Amino acid sequence: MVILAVGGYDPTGGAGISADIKTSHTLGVYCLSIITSIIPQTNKEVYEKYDLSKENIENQFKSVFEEFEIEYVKTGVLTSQSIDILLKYIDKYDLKVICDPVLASTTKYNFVDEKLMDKYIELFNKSYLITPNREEYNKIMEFVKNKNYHLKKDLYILITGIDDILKRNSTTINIFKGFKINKEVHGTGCVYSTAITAFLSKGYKLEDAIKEAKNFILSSIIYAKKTKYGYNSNPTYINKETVIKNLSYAIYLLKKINFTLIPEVGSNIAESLPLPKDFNDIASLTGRIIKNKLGGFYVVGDIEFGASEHIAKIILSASKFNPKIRSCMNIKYDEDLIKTLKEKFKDKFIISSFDRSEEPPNVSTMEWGTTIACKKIGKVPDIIYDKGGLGKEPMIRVLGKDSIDVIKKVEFIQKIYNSIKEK
Ligand SMILES: Cc1ncc(COP(=O)(O)OP(=O)(O)O)c(N)n1
Ligand SMILES: Cc1nc(C(=O)O)sc1CCOP(=O)(O)O
Repeated sequence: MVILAVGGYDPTGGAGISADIKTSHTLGVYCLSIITSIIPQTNKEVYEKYDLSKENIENQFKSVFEEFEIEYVKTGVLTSQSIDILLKYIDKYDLKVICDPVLASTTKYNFVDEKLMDKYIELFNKSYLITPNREEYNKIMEFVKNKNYHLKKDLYILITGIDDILKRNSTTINIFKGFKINKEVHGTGCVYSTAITAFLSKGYKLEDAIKEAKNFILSSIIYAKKTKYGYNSNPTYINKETVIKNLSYAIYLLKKINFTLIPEVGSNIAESLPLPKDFNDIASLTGRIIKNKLGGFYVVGDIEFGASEHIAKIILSASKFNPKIRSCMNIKYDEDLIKTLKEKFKDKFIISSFDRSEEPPNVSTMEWGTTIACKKIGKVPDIIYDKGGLGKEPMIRVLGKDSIDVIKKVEFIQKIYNSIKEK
């Protein structure tokens, strides 16, 4: 699959063509790119907008259309020259254009004046989809009304926000529910519209492309790159395939460890999709990891979504405190081990706990215990333990950003345990 991104260049990589290429590459789609303007900026301000010449933009178009077959084009920051050229190519190659109408930067630098708005309306009427945020949508509709322009009836309009509204011919077709994540990430709009374009190029129907891109953008916000003045988009795609591959490799690694910290109830390891809603967003073994009679262990079952209850509840609770924590594994409790980890490895492991004797009635122990352990220290720890209760085995739970991270922590903990027991 190939798509073409036409937009401005942001040297910090947060928005514009850089964000488009990162997004497309992350989704396995080859991204051609045409630069309209060079826009040095930070997350505090835009320094300038240097528009490339009509001749240079024409040669950029000529090169990519000479070298590739192109069906989908995503646009970011445009200029009059680039719109004029694009309009000719739309007709010549019957292009499907997804136009992200970037009227201004989040840092309030205007990219568009009235003359350019006229051009944008012409482009919208040759586009397949436009993806304005609510503010951009209102400005566009006010401009259209004031100038007595019209938008073609078959133009899809996705008004983006926490929830996104898909409209066509003034009719709402679908609403795509989202989450409010308190993090302003530079380039979010670029990444989202490019992700939609990439999924369309893979053959997804529009509404499925939007749904998939919405999940993708939430991951990209969670894993955004912290900068001095804010956050930059960091396109990250974690889907069911990613989770299953991680768990498979984690279990492969476990089998290379002399793993003996197996509780009587057995162990399980689980990993979730980003922002899991319920058990079905979390994969684990359908069985358990159980001791065998030779001092080793068996891995029982397959890896499936919806297979875990206890570990899944731990992940569901922990991810509310830190959405980057997507995996957990329970291992055997040992008092000397916890003591040693607390005293000698406090720089490596953050440890918290809960006390079953303090558990209120009618709660899920795993949800209540995980929440208590996280609230106690104001974050999600690497290890949550409890000393058990009536008929309840004491337990250590190891948490991490994914199941491979968890297994590496378990391997380290096992080595500490072995060193203690050898003494
Ligand atoms: C070169 C360039 N392209 C696009 C933008 C817009 O990015 P941002 O201001 O972060 O807005 P959203 O992408 O989040 O809508 C830019 N600043 N520079
Ligand atoms: C039985 C049990 N209790 C645990 C605890 O952390 O207290 S972990 C565990 C085993 C894993 O269970 P599942 O496969 O339902 O996730």
